[in-house]
Amino acid sequence: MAREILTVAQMTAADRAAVADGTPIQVLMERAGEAVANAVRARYGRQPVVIWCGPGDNGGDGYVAARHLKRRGWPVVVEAAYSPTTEAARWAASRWKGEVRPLSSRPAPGHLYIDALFGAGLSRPLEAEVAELARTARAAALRIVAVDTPSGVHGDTGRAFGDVAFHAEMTVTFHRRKLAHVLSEGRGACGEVVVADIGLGPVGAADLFENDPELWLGRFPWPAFDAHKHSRGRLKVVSGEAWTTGAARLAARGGLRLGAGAVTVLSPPGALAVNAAHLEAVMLAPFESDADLAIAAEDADAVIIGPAAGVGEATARNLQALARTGAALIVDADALTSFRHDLEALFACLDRDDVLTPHPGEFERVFPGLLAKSPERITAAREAARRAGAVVLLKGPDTVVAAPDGRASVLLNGTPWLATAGSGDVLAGFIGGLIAQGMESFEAACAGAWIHAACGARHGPGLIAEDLPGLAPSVLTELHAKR
Ligand SMILES: NC(=O)C1=CN([C@@H]2O[C@H](COP(=O)(O)OP(=O)(O)OC[C@H]3O[C@@H](n4cnc5c(N)ncnc54)[C@H](O)[C@@H]3O)[C@@H](O)[C@H]2O)[C@H](O)CC1
Ligand SMILES: [K+]
Repeated sequence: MAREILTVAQMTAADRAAVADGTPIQVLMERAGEAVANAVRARYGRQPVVIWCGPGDNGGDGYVAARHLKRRGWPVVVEAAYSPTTEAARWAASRWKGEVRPLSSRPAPGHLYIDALFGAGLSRPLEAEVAELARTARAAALRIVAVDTPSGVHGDTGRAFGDVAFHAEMTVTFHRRKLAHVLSEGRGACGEVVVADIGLGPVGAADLFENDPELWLGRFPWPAFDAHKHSRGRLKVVSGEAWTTGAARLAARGGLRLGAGAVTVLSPPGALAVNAAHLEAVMLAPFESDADLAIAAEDADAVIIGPAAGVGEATARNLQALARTGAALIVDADALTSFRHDLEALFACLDRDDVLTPHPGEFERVFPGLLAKSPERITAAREAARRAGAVVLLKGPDTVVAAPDGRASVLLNGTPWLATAGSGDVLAGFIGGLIAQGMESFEAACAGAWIHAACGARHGPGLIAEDLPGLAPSVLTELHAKR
C-alpha cells in the first residue's frame, strides 16, 4: 500500500484517535522517544549528547530519548529551554534522572545535539534565545538529530516559520512523513528522514502519497504473453523544425523503451530527412498543416507535443487539432508556452487523460502567480490540475504530480544528475509510453517520474539525456521482478 504523506493536522488527529482508542499519550511518547534513541544509536557511535528540550510534547520525546540513551551508557545532558507545560512532557521529564541545565548559548562543538525543542506544535517564529541558538548551530555546523521536525520548520511547508530554523543531518519522525519531510526546502533542513512506527492505526482518508512503486506498480502495463506491437499502444510525438528535432526523438525513444508498441515521430516536411537519418524502430510520418496532424494522429493512443515544437500560433493550432482526436495528450515545454496569452484556449483542449509537464517557469506562464500565492508546491499543483482539468506534473527535486480529482504524489528519489538538457523530453516520452499502453494518466505520470529519477540516479555523474532511455531496462527489470 502506498505510504501517505500527512499534514500536521492529520497527524495530530491520528495521535488523538489513538489516545481516544485507549493508548495513553505517554505510551506514544515512550515509543517516539525510544525510536529517536534507537535511530541515534543506529547511526552514531557512543558519544556525548546534549538534548535540547522544549515546552511541549516534542520536548517530552527528548526526555524519553535521553533516558533510553543514558540507559545504554551514553553520556547525556538535557538543556531545557523551557519547563515542560504538557502533562505528558512533565511525566517524561519526571522520569529523567540525569542532569538538566539551562540552554547554553555556546554549544560545544564535537557533541551530538538532539533538537527536541519544537515539532508539530510550532506556531510562531523561534523566540530570541532559541533563534540565536539556531543561528549559532548553523554557523558551527553542529551535528543535529531533529525530533519530528527541525525546530523552526513549518511542518506543512518545510519552510522556516520565521527567518531562521535549525538544520539537522537526520530527522526522526513518527508514523508517516509530513509535507515538511518531502518538499525540497524542508528536506534540506531535515537531512536523512527516518520514519518510526509508534503503533498508530491506519491513516484515514488521505490523498497525498509518496511517489514510489507501491503507488502504481500494481497497475503497470506489463505485456500479456500474447502481446503484439499494436496491443501495446501507439505513441506519436510531434517533431520541431529541421534544427530542433532531437527533443522529439528523445521523447520517442523514451516511450519506446517504456514499452509502447509502435512509436512514430510526426514531422514537418522540412525535418523529415533529418529525422529519417536518426530513426530505426521509431517510425516517421509527415504533416504540414494542423489538419494533417490530426489525421496523422487519428489512431494514436497518446501524443506528445511540446519538446522543441516551437513557441507560437502554429504549435497552439497543432495542439487544438490533436485535442480533436481521441488520443491522450502529454503537453510539455513549447506547447505550454504557446498558450501563455490564451490560457482558456489551452484548458479547453484538455481532459483528465491529458498530462501537463511544466517546469516551474512554464508553470508560472500557464498558472501566473499561483506558485507565489500557494503555501507550497503541492497546493499549487493541485489547484493547477483543477483549473486545467488535467494531470499536472510540476518538475523539481520534489516533483509533484496532481490529478483533477485531488490525488497527488511527491517524488522522493529525485536526483540532481537529471538537470541536463533534454532530460524533460525523455520524461515526457516515458509518461507518453505508459499512457499509450493504457496506464491511467495520473499513475503513468507518477511512474514515469519515478523511473526517470531511478535511471538518473543509476547513472549518476556524467549523465546526459541520451543515456536515459537506455537506462530504463535495468529499472524496469527490477520493477518486473517486484510486480
Ligand atoms: N503525533 C504523535 O503521534 C506524537 C507526537 N509527539 C510529539 O509531540 C509533538 C507535538 O507536541 P506539541 O506539544 O503539540 O507541540 P511542540 O512540542 O512542538 O511545542 C508546542 C509548544 O510550544 C509552544 N510554541 C510553539 N511555537 C513556539 C515558539 N516559536 N516559541 C516558543 N514556544 C512555542 C506552543 O505554545 C506549545 O506550548 C510532536 O512534534 C512529536 O514530537 C508525541 O510525543 C509522540 C506521539
Ligand atoms: K524538533
